[in-house]
Amino acid sequence: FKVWADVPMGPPDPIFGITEAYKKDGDVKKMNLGAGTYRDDAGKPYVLPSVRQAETELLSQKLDKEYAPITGIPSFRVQATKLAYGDVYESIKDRLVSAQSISGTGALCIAANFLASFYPSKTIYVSDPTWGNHKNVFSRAGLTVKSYKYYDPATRGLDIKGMLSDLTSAPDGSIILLHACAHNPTGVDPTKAQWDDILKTMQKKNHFALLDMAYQGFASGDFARDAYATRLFASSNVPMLLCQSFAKNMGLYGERAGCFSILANDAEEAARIESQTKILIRALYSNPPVNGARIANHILSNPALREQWAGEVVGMSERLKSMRKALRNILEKDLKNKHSWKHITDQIGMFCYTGLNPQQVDVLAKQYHIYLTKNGRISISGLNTSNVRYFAEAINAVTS
Ligand SMILES: Cc1[nH+]cc(COP(=O)(O)O)c(CN[C@@H](CCC(=O)O)C(=O)O)c1O
Repeated sequence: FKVWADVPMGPPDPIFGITEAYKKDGDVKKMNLGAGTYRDDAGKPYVLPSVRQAETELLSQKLDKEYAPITGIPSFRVQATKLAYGDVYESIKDRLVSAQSISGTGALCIAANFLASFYPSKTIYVSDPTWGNHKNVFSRAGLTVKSYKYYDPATRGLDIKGMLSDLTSAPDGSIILLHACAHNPTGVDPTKAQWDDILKTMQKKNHFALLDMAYQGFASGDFARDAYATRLFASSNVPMLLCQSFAKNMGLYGERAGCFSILANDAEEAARIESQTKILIRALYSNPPVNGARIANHILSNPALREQWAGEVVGMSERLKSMRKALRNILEKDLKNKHSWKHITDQIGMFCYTGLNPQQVDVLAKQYHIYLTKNGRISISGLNTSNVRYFAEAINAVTS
């Protein structure tokens, strides 16, 4: 039959496609600096001991396999939103609608579809650059995706003036995507003072804040520090919603545990919003998987296990910071590379926006078997004490 004759071949995913190319490479020195997934110093995936402990304890409870509610496991939603909103939670909980989501992407998908159905503007402004999948999720839900200035190639830092001017020139009441912490792909985060300025512009323009917080705790090691923007916006009564992921800070990548939450003006409005969120989720996938959310809830609601988890998150964050320092030191002190690499340690979280251009990225892949995305982003977690020098030497070779 001819029914699929016109289906075109799509391009490989810009991020997951890198891992596919890496896996095909047989060279022993190969390095995967593509996907933002944590690796330990041996370059291996890291299942947090607190997660293993939670799994063991959950197994002994012999839980059933019944459907979760459409909006997910209630205690997970409470624990996840308490982690995000912290000391603001008590003052907003009666008008906060939350739904367990299929990780961060699933929360973004609920957000995009809810906004496309109910929010007056159908245009979302995302940072330039932003995570490769944001545009896919938002445009597939029917939103028009535009961008605001964010990254300044000259300083390899934040173009705050450009960002505020673009937010100001966007039509009033536009949807603005904001990375709450650990910006992807640049690793460049606003300072607290800059967040205060961003908030003022958002209030002046009556913009809607879509906060994507996929790395809480993972960026600085401090959950409150990384949730500064989330808690600032939630306590300033700016119309907002939040997308959370436990993929990175709990290592629950494949368990798909996340949370969508949106602020209403009062409990009555929250009830209406929740009813529409349930109708939307029911049509998307009916109800979420229970395993990942059970693990996350178990950790968050057991003080000793939560404490252990917090320590493990600091450990991951510290290892990435030490790799940033090592890479910069080797480039500047050992190899005396003529460029400045200060941005490697100024940037924060999973990624570093190196400034390497697509041609240099190509040479790294073809000649050095080092894989990173075309935009020069590296996942710092792909670096470890045994390969960081090799990577620095390769950067030195292509930038000298
Ligand atoms: C900003 C951001 N938001 C949402 C997500 C979604 O994560 P999840 O909870 O798994 O749905 C990711 C993961 N992005 C890294 C992981 C691989 C991916 O692209 O997905 C990445 O950019 O490498 C983000 O970086």
